[in-house]
Amino acid sequence: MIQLEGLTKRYGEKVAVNNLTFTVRPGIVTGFLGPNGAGKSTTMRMMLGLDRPTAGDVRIDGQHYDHLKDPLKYIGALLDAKAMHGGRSAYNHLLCLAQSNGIPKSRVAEVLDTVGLTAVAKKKAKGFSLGMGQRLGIAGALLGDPRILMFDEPVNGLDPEGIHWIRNLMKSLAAQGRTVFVSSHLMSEMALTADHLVVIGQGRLLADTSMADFIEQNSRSYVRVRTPQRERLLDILHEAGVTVVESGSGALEVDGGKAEQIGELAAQHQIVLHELSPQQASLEEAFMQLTAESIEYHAHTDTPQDAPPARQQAWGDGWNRS
Ligand SMILES: Nc1ncnc2c1ncn2[C@@H]1O[C@H](COP(=O)(O)OP(=O)(O)OP(=O)(O)O)[C@@H](O)[C@H]1O
Repeated sequence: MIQLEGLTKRYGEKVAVNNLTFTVRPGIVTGFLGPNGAGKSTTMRMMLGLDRPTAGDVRIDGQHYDHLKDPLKYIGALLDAKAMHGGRSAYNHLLCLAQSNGIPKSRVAEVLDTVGLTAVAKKKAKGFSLGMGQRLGIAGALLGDPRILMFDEPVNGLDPEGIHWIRNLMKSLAAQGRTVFVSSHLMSEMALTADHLVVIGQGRLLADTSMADFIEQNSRSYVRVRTPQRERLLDILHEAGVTVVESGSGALEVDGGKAEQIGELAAQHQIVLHELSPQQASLEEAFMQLTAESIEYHAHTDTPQDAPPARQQAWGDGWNRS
């Protein structure tokens, strides 16, 4: 378990992490989300004792990182896959880590096998591809067989096979009862991996919720309808007690409606339909809406279709329930 209490980090005037309080629990994958510059890496560095908090506290199974004896046996982390001695072989890199942390030599071959690097164990890490480097970083995190694992953007730059592998690895580690904490700026990736979500923006906590609640509250389903007899269809749907929203593009949106019911009503009244399509709002859109206010580095673009949709004021209601 990882517990944060009022965790804060200032760099001069800049408040990188602002009064964060949340708990990362065992047995599940917790996704740590936020746009670029939100403070995810700074928070993770403080969890690992690599940065000192300006205020507040973070504890690993009840203890400060600095007080852990052989910390790799408590918590394993992948922060920056490139931060290793490239001149050493994969085997020797892991052997040095094991020896300096009181971990038996036999674990080196075991973790190399787990991450699929046994065949290249004697090769120098500087010749590794990005994906092989990520696997080696993960091998280092697994070395001490820790109860807590932390991964900072582990799928960055990986091919689909690598992404699939990391996703399954995180799920299986959580299924073994471990605490798994993984940062990302991609909601779509987290939706496939995480059971719980912690979202931050400009260092502040925006949401701490189960993925199931997030999906239930944000995957609004509706039916989009286009017709040249708009007014007539509106009257008929109104009479049938169906709630309709007019979308900006001239289409009608029927919340929670069934396409069959609308199609049959239209047919009974001989109304021509040009479109009758069930829709699902994406979680990526919901995430963008939640963090829109807190994005630090906006891209300037002339393409308004890139902006998140303006409707959906209901998004965000009921969040922050852990
Ligand atoms: N050593 C530092 N000195 C000054 N400012 C810093 C330092 N480290 C981070 N920051 C600032 O703190 C904020 C949070 O940065 P951080 O790297 O933690 O965000 P992040 O959520 O991990 O972003 P990304 O997804 O881009 O990696 C940013 O505005 C960053 O510029």
